[in-house]
Amino acid sequence: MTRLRAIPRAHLAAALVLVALLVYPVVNPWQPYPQAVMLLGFLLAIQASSWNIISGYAGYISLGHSMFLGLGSYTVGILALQWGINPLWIAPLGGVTAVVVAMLIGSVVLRTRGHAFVIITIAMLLAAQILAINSRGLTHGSDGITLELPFWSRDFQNIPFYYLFLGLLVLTVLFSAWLRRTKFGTGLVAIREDEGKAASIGVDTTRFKIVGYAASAFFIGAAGGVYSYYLTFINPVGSFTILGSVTIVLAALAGGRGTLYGPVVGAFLVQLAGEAATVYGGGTQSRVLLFGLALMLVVLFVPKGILPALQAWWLRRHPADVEYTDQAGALGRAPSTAHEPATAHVPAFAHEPAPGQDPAPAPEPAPGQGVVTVRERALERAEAAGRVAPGEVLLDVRGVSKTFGGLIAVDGAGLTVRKGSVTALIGPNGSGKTTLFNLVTGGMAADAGEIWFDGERIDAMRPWRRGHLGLGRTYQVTRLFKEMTVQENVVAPLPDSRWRTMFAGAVSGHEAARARELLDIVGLGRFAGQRAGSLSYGQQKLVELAQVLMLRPKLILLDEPAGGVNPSLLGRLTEVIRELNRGGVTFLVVEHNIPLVLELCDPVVVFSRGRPIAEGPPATIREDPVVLDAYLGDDWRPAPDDPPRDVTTREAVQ
Ligand SMILES: Nc1ncnc2c1ncn2[C@@H]1O[C@H](COP(=O)(O)OP(=O)(O)OP(=O)(O)O)[C@@H](O)[C@H]1O
Repeated sequence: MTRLRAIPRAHLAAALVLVALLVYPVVNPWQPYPQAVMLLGFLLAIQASSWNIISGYAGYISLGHSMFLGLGSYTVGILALQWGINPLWIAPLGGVTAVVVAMLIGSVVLRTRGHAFVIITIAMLLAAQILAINSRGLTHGSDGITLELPFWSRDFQNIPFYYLFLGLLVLTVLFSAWLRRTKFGTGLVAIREDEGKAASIGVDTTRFKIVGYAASAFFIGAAGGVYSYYLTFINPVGSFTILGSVTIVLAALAGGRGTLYGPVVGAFLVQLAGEAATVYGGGTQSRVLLFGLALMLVVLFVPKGILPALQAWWLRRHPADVEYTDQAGALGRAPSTAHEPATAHVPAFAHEPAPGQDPAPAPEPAPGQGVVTVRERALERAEAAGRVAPGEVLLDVRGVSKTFGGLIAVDGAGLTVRKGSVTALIGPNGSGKTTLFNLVTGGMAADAGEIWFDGERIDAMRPWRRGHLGLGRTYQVTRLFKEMTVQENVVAPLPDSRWRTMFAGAVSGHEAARARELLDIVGLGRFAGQRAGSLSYGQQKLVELAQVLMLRPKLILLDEPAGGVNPSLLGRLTEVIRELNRGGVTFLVVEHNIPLVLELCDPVVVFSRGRPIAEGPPATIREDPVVLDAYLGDDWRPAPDDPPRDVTTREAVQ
């Protein structure tokens, strides 16, 4: 019973429906018409569920997916005629053809993004039709191909097809569910949500899209093979119809694009509505009208689809408790309304309050002992820095430039980051720091110069290859995949390009366990099951740090980690950075919070007008007249007759 309770309600409902569908022809064996309606519903569900892989998960809308049904039908029909065998025995070959064609088309088309893909999929469907009409030797042109009749009795003719399509549908849904639970599945969703970000966390977006497109074609092609035998006739116009593709899209959109069962539910609704329109509305014309109207209503009133709308309605009435793991790894229950993690708080700075506590007044300094000032801390760190032997160069940026139109954002800049350091990159707004980050991680291509990382030249590498080498980054404005859960966000990065890693489990298994560990490190384990978009901005910054750690990075580029983060979360963030640095991770930090920079970083590089103007330990930099003029300003200029500024670190980070 406990095991039964652990199974999600949707899976239980699906299992019950499956049992009913399996029993239906047994109790109603002599009703060919409803059986035909049902089996065509299964066929549409196979197509919608497959389409969902590339268009629902990965967000690349295909308007020509019925092409794979036609390809499967023709492959199996032609081969069955030539080899003189029953089409059913070779139906999987329809799937193989669909996969091969999808990979060939995909490897060209999927290098584009967005609308171009949509248009090309329609063009491909029409091209396939023209090809079928004109390849008379193979396809018999517009006359079509006639196949032998089924070898079983006409009395129960539909029943074998009913079970064949139902079996294929079950396989399609199981395949789709498995795919979504792998890192490949999270990678596809990452591409849908933010393709540039996905590439920066090691997702080889080109390969993912091509494999996703091929995966979305196989079961449609195989079903096409069975369909050719069901119809016993294949012709170009019927096999490559745009209405078929539109029906697939409508079914998936109506049920819920990107969900597991939505496309299946949508397919049955569309199939039944279409059948009703044909019977009561006078034929195909009314079907087209109905589909057009339904598409409009879906887009207007349930843009996410019927199942997600029902789920949202249910959740509003039955808010669920969430599982959490605290920093010590203890499991517990927490109400879903809780917003602050109840993890052991590690204060990063003296006098910092724990979450939920009122800020305690700073303790009075002991007689003869002043409040620790930023200056003193900076000097302490500068002294300490002198004692630490500099590591070898990990990142070497040589004479790199980037212009946007007439604007020179990065101007022949050079920069080195040594292994084991927490290097700061500071400078005025618009001085080119983020652009330099983009050039290093591959979000943008440099106009000139070279970038070397850990002994390899990387400036011509794709972003995911740089990620696989151990180069990770976070963003000035967080770029989490907001529709994914927190755990999925952390599990999504790929540290290498092996197929084994790509198809590792994202929900269970060692990758998922590692993601949980990383979430615990940043103190957000209890939020693992929540939608990332529901977290606070500071929490999202911490999740983004955990996400980048999944890459097992050697160097992390942090773009304004303190921006918009409250002091208690900032304390945790800096503590995590220090801890990771002690564990061997190197950091390059862009930050405007100067006290934090002086606390955390050494050396400090100062950028102005797209190039470095000073570099050195924090104590030197903060007194460098060039830096004071270009960036820090008079507030930081030491005046001989001024008393020292009593800025405590806590004040500073606020
Ligand atoms: N994609 C882009 N297209 C056009 N101009 C850009 C683009 N990205 C950056 N710039 C320009 O390049 C210059 C450097 O911008 P960048 O964001 O690198 O500065 P920054 O030092 O990171 O600034 P901040 O500290 O405010 O984040 C700015 O003038 C900016 O407007």
